[in-house]
Amino acid sequence: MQPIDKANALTEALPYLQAFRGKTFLIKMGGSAMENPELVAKVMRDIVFLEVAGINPIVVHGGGKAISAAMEKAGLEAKFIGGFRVTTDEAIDIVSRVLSDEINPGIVRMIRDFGGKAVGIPGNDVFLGEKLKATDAEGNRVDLGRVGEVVGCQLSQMDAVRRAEIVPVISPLACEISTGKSLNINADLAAAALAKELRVAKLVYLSDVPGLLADPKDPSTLIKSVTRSEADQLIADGTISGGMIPKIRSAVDALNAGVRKVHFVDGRLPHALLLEIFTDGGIGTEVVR
Ligand SMILES: Nc1ncnc2c1ncn2[C@@H]1O[C@H](COP(=O)(O)OP(=O)(O)O)[C@@H](O)[C@H]1O
Ligand SMILES: CC(=O)N[C@@H](CCC(=O)OP(=O)(O)O)C(=O)O
Repeated sequence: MQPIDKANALTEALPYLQAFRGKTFLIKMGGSAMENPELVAKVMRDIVFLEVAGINPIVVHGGGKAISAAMEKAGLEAKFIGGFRVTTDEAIDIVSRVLSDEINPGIVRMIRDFGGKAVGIPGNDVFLGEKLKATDAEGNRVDLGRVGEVVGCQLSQMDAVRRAEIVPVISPLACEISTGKSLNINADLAAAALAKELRVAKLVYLSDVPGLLADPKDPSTLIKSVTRSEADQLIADGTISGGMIPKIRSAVDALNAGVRKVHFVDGRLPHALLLEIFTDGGIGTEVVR
């Protein structure tokens, strides 16, 4: 790369830097993109870059794969219904431990290692939840155990952190209103709930695929841009399945509530976040109104 190319890359970013200064971006870091700590560290360095560029990043993380591994180690079977983990009383202790003691502090440490300021906030201090009323494919009620949905957000602790220009790093747990106990929340839904509450400028989902794919088995079939109605159609025709369903549903939900734009980006690709935000072409999928 010639020095002039480096300068060109910086000037291409200029209008985006101008437009996004002072805006809040919610970044959901999926567990599927967190298997390699070196790649996670690269994402965290990009988040420090955003912070230095005057953007206010908030991180909500998942950890599905690490939770499943910890459950297996404890002799418990990881079971999902409709994309949600069946979470028994035994399992919620493992979910809480993995999220609060391993993944959350790990992300905070990485941001700090790059000179950024971050603080971990347990989701229970931010999200108020109720047990999720779930149904199976036949429409019968199923008991998912300690799985919740977000019905409100408590922002005081997070606002204090944000006022101090520190990046909040939040786990996908909620405090059950009726009991005060922990509920396990799908991290995509937790991220969207907070993005809606804060009306953020961008909600970015980092996962283990290049973006939304027309053929989920073929990474070259990236859909660069999709509208809300096209997304509904892709769910109906089966193009979108599994873990992509809560992502796209919550993306549409967030757009409906006033979030400007939602992005799906490959969290394993170095600098995917910066390329999506600061270049004209972008790199993943954008979901627009
Ligand atoms: N149309 C699609 N495009 C991209 N990914 C899809 C699609 N349909 C299903 N998926 C699946 O969704 C997965 C991402 O969801 P998930 O595993 O829950 O990730 P995360 O941990 O990031 O939330 C991908 O690995 C892929 O297998
Ligand atoms: C209820 C429910 O399913 N909760 C999720 C929370 C973590 C999560 O969503 O992690 P990813 O973003 O990596 O998928 C779980 O237990 O796996």
